[in-house]
Amino acid sequence: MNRDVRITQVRITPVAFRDGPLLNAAGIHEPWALRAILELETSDGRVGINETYGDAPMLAVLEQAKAHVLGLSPFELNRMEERLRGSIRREDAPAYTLAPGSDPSRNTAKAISAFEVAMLDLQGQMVNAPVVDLLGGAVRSSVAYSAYLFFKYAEHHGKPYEPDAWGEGISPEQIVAQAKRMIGLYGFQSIKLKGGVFEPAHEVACMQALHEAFPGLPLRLDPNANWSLASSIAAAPALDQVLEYYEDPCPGLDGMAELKKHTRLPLATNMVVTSMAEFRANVQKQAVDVVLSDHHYWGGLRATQQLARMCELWGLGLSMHSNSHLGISLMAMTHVAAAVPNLSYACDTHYPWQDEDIVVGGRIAFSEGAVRVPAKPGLGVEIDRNAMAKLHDQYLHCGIRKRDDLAQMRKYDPSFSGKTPRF
Ligand SMILES: O=C([O-])[C@@H](O)[C@@H](O)[C@H](O)[C@@H](O)C(=O)[O-]
Ligand SMILES: [Mg+2]
Repeated sequence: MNRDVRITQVRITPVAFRDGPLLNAAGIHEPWALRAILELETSDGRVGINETYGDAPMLAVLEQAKAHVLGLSPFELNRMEERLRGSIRREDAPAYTLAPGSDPSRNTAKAISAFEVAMLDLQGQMVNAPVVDLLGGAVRSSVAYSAYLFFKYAEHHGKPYEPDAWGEGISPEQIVAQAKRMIGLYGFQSIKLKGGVFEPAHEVACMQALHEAFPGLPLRLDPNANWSLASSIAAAPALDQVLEYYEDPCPGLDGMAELKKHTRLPLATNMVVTSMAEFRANVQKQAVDVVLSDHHYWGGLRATQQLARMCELWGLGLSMHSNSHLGISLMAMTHVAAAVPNLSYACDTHYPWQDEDIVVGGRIAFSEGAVRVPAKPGLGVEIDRNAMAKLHDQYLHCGIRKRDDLAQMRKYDPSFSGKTPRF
């Protein structure tokens, strides 16, 4: 193997893909979701790839990072981290706050993650090994994901394209029908409902309907901190026999710590433990039991492994968070999830809501709700150039540069306040 290989070019291509009219605590998804596709070219003609956030502030961060990565060997991950830690500026406050993916305080971690995964893809190609082997090897041959349900409208405001096949998802019956369709298509063996949209009583009724329709299947509810502490405490007894974990019902670590005193349910989060500083605070306050990892903002695949060790050390459970994403991210999630022994829950993924992708073959396949860990070198996926050009063209024309679920919701309901917690 030639140890003198260097990164000679960095390409960043923003793409936009159709996304459903999915409701959440902030408002509603816009018709187009954004991602950035990263390509690192080497002196020996290889191309390492990755996918990350594609909003304008993140594109600016990636542009800043570029110069610091050029000239590195794909094996110099620590040097890359050191350089990026010393060079990424903070950006404006985010417009979208449900997840730290858009929080400027995570910019360095997000940039490190973006380049780390593409460099690992290159390493894998060079040593002829899948990324999971570079992380110590697989402890499972496939990675289980959960059916990620959303309350939703039947179509987008202004109908920018034909409505999707999922239909409306508001009533308990419609939510059960959505779960049946998703499980029928993908075989998932656990279910998550994105809540924080309607009165807690309605969301609890939906969970109970799911519990009756799928006896024995692990269920989760995630109101994204849109319930007050009092509402979260009041809803807990009805959810006691139904949920495997209660994800971010109320705001703040102190809120979650107080809630913990009133419920037997394990509490989970991707909102209040998003960095090692918050991890330490959580250990002190004994608030949250399960941390949802996400390599995109935790600083990469190796940082996710470190987080897993910390969870093991402190007796915390580990699960995995997701935003709207394409197949390259799904493969990166699958490699790291396969390398983490204590990943004790099925991972979240928005992938079933995406009907477009840029990977060769069109779609990543699920079997019984799980993705097989690829044995091919690197990430094990390649870019379909025509598909990427189409999604880049959609980016150029979609008019969205920063996710704004609140503004989108105001198109349906101009009086929508967006104030949280709303219930
Ligand atoms: O995309 C959404 O609507 C989700 O609410 C997402 O933004 C959250 O970050 C996420 O899925 C979560 O688990 O909190
Ligand atoms: Mg969540």
